[in-house]
Amino acid sequence: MSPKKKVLVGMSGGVDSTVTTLLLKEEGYEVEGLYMKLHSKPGYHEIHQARAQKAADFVGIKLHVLDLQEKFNKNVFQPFIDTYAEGKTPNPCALCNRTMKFGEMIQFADQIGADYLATGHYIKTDGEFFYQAEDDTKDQSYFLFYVNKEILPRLKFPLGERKKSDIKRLAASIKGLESFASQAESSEICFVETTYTDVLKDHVQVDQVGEVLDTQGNVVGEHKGYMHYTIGKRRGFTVKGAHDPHFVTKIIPEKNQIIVGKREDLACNEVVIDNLNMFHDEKEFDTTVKLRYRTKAVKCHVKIEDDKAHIKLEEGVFGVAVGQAAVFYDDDKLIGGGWIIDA
Ligand SMILES: Nc1ncnc2c1ncn2[C@@H]1O[C@H](COP(=O)(O)OP(=O)(O)OP(=O)(O)O)[C@@H](O)[C@H]1O
Repeated sequence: MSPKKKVLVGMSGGVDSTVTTLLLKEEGYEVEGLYMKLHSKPGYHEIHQARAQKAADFVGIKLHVLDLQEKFNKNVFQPFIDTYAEGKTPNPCALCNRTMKFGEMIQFADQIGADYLATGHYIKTDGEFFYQAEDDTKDQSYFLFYVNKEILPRLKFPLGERKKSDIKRLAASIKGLESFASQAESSEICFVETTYTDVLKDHVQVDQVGEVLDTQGNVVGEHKGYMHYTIGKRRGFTVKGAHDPHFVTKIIPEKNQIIVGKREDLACNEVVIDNLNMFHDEKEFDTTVKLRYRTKAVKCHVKIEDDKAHIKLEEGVFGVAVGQAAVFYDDDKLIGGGWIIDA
């Protein structure tokens, strides 16, 4: 009989990675777990590492622990702060997936001689491409567009074909795992407990009152500090004598100014992205693109030149923010993406 294939599972202490571990063990793999200490939120790791250990003990596998707080700070957290300070909107999860979850973790998989790396992400892969998850309310493919494509043949996502509600139900039905089923869902950005500005406040001057301009450049009001705003935001600033809602259309960090306009001023028809991560080699193609998480993909024409992709959208899209990811999909197949530098 050939020796069992070994899988390393990223274990966060949550229900998804716990069930992932269980499913792989049941499939007959030799499974080991890894808990990574990523951010430095006080008190966080004590709780989550203990939960990951409880899960590993239940399943009967070894749990490794790595302290990667310095690397996380350099690769994910500091860029998050810098991007807001530059008046842009960051996507820390996509950076974390490339550098930490599918960067550091695959290196660790090599160290322990694991054939595969698995996580509890809701996404599918055939080893060549990523595909949207079966459960479209949980699909996380948008955040994995920047993962190095060379490692795809070594990735396993047992939850990609399943529904979150079934995963919870399964955990709830297993004696010893009930508490995992009833844990609160983790927040969208793991190191943001309340608001992102609360996190920024410890590192940069967020609350600096500044001018609100209209699209002609006239000063029309006041705001609380440009980092409080993302493109498309419509509250938290004043516009003298305004009757209609106004939306942030541009952020000018060097002058601490924001420009506001009507909804139609927000419409964006062309986007430029750089730092591409493409899963096919075509340089010009028609496809669809998602310009932020939880929005529908819109039809577009793409031309890649000088390591940048120029995207012409078939319909105007509202609230496109520099710093966010643009991710291309052919139906449910993710074919690549990049980072928005102009919109
Ligand atoms: N600190 C960590 N150490 C190791 N792996 C992790 C860690 N955080 C997340 N992962 C892996 O990445 C997957 C997706 O992470 P995400 O933060 O989206 O988790 P989630 O949806 O809350 O899942 P879970 O229920 O497993 O916590 C997890 O299921 C897990 O496999």
